[in-house]
Amino acid sequence: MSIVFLSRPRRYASPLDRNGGAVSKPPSASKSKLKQKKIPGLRLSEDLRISDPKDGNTDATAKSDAGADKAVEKDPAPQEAKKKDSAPQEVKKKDSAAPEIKADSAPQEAKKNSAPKVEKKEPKLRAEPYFRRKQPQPAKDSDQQGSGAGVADVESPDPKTVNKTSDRSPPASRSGGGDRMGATIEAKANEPMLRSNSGGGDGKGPPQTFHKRTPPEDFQKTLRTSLRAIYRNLSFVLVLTCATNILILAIPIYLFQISDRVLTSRSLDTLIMLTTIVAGAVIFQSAFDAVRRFMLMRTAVEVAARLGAPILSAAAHASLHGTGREYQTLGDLQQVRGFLVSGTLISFLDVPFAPLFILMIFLVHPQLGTIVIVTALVLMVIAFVNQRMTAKPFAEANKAQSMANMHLDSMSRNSQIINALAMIPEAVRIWGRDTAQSLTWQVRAQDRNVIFAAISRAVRLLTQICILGWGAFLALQGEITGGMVIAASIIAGRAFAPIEGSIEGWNGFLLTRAAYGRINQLLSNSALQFEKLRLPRPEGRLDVERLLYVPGGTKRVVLNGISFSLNPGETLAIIGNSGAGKTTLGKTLVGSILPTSGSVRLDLMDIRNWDPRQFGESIGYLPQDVQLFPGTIKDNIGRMRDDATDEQIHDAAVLADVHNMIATLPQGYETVVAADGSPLSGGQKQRIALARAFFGNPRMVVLDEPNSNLDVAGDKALSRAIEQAKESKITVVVITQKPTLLNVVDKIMLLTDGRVALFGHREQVLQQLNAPRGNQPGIQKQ
Ligand SMILES: Nc1ncnc2c1ncn2[C@@H]1O[C@H](COP(=O)(O)OP(=O)(O)OP(=O)(O)O)[C@@H](O)[C@H]1O
Repeated sequence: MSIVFLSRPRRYASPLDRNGGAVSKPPSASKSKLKQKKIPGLRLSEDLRISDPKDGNTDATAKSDAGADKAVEKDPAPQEAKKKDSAPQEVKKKDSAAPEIKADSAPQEAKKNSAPKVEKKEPKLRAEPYFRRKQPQPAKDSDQQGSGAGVADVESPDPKTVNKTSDRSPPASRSGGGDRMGATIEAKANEPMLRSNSGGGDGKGPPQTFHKRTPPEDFQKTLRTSLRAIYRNLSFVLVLTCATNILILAIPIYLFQISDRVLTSRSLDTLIMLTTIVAGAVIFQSAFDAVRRFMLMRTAVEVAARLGAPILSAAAHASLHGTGREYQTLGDLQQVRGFLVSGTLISFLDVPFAPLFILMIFLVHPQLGTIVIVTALVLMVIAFVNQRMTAKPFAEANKAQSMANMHLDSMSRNSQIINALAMIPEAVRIWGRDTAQSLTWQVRAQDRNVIFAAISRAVRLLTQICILGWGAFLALQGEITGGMVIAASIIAGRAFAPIEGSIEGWNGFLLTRAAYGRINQLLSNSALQFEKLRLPRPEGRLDVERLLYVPGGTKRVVLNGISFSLNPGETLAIIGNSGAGKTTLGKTLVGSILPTSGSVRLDLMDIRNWDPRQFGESIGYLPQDVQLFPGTIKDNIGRMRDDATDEQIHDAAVLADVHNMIATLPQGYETVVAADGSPLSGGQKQRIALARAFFGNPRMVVLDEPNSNLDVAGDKALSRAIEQAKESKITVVVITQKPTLLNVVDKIMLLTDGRVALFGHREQVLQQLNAPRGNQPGIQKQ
């Protein structure tokens, strides 16, 4: 049996983005292609290396592209040229303009003719981002996309798209209707910001041509499917259980027949026939029993494989607004899985056949049947009392155990601090306290459980003795035969076994039921499951309206009526004293906390209504407390995505101005970062995280104190990165306590006690801040 963990389906900006519309390519193929690309490490072609913004050498670019040459020549300032080097918009425009297409403003016909040439030059496309940066694309190109044949081939901003489209589409089809339409949509969906007008909803932005519904994240459906799989398998197991329980009667019937028929008739033939039949029955019974256990084991594995990924996704999402215990729902899945393979479930399945056995004893003699029924009732009472007596201690044991696990988790994350401050005894004591408490409750619960299990076992054995004794008495009275007595005793034992097994496993059943309840609750309540409209790529317009944030369970107003707007490409610095609410505001902007009231809108759409995956891909976030994932630097910059291309990773590093820093590391982009961030320094970690924020050409980036660990050089690199982002029309919000960044932003907001004290253009706010009682026009005061 092959086990496949069903992860959330990867969503691209649109299937059209990657596949070129109607001409689709199996994802596996594209993935393997990407893998191939990544194996040797981050590959920079000669062109890429030459045109690194730091070395300022544009020769290679000039050799490769006359159009780019012109752009460089026209460029008055070398610094400007460097900036353009890193601008993702122009990367994309150039990407679409293959080397053969020298005049961007050439008529559409020229572009049609050039489409086949793109295919010929395909190997060069990896190097094209740099050419593109040298050659700004006139805005009218984008306006022509809708009518131009093969427009996506020459204008698609995504190098991969160009590659793939040209890979798969013959020239004729690329200039034809259906494909062209798909390609045009693709180009528009990914169209970079060329105009700095306002957001998509005001009619001034580029035409937004499609709305595409993505399949919903229906976790409940996954749960239902898993339940159906369980029920389907269990119904088959039930059939096998039925056969097993019937075949199990073979032995008592055999004993009865031998004692009452063979021994009296002295018939050897009967003995051989009976023995053969019962041997066959026993073999079949054993085989059926084994098959049902196999099936239960596979059912458990299937459930774990089906639900693992949805539970982890839902837990990760819910943990934002929860207690952090949501991840323990994965432990609940283990509980459910364990129960499915436990003997308790087998006992539960066997219990319905107990009445059949009791009926057979009744048929032997009603008095023996009555003894068995009374015993079964006594066993049920014992089970009920046992459950009542052990429920609380087991619950307390689990609670303490999960606390101990939390401490353990925290210890593993803070191992450096614990070692440095010699806190190991304290950490062990705290963990030990909870563990000891859990063990104490467990011992208490298990003591009671063992006592009740012993009582029920004694009752069962006594009942069997009782049946033998009373049966012998009835035999003496001549009411039944000796064979019947032995058969009744064996059947009684079979009837009690599942009842006893159920009693012993009752607590496990309760725990499993509670665990399933938590899984059900998590998956049912997960916001991820609701269908979201997949919107066109945002431009980066940000509108914040009357934002109020009062953390749950407190009355403290952390953010109070904050409103402001930023146009695409504008940069804002949020300043203020410690505790003013800057970080909280940054978190609300990226949706990692939800405001109590008010709204944050990206391109006029409330961020709660964005498809979470699309929103995440459209923004970048550098938190105050930088954490990197265990993996290489390129994995971290590429947000751990399998489909992150080398170009995207390199572009992000260049945009964040960290490429040169990475180049100084012995393993460069392949440097492996541990969970604690080593071997990187604090500042290096921060700069890698900055590149991660800029990965994928986001439209809005929030940087929370991005220079808190940076030296002067790092500070300058950060300022350059923000300027490059501004040129790329990326809306940047930077939270800072240092004045150095204020020189590169457009606007400044001063937060005081969760309120906007000042908001306006940089010079005006700076004047206001410097003037003791200034009251400059244009500054918003709240
Ligand atoms: N979940 C929460 N529960 C209670 N109080 C909170 C919560 N989140 C934030 N606060 C409070 O809100 C205030 C603002 O916190 P925030 O982290 O946004 O400040 P800041 O301006 O970023 O400060 P700093 O510059 O020191 O990082 C703080 O007083 C903090 O205690």
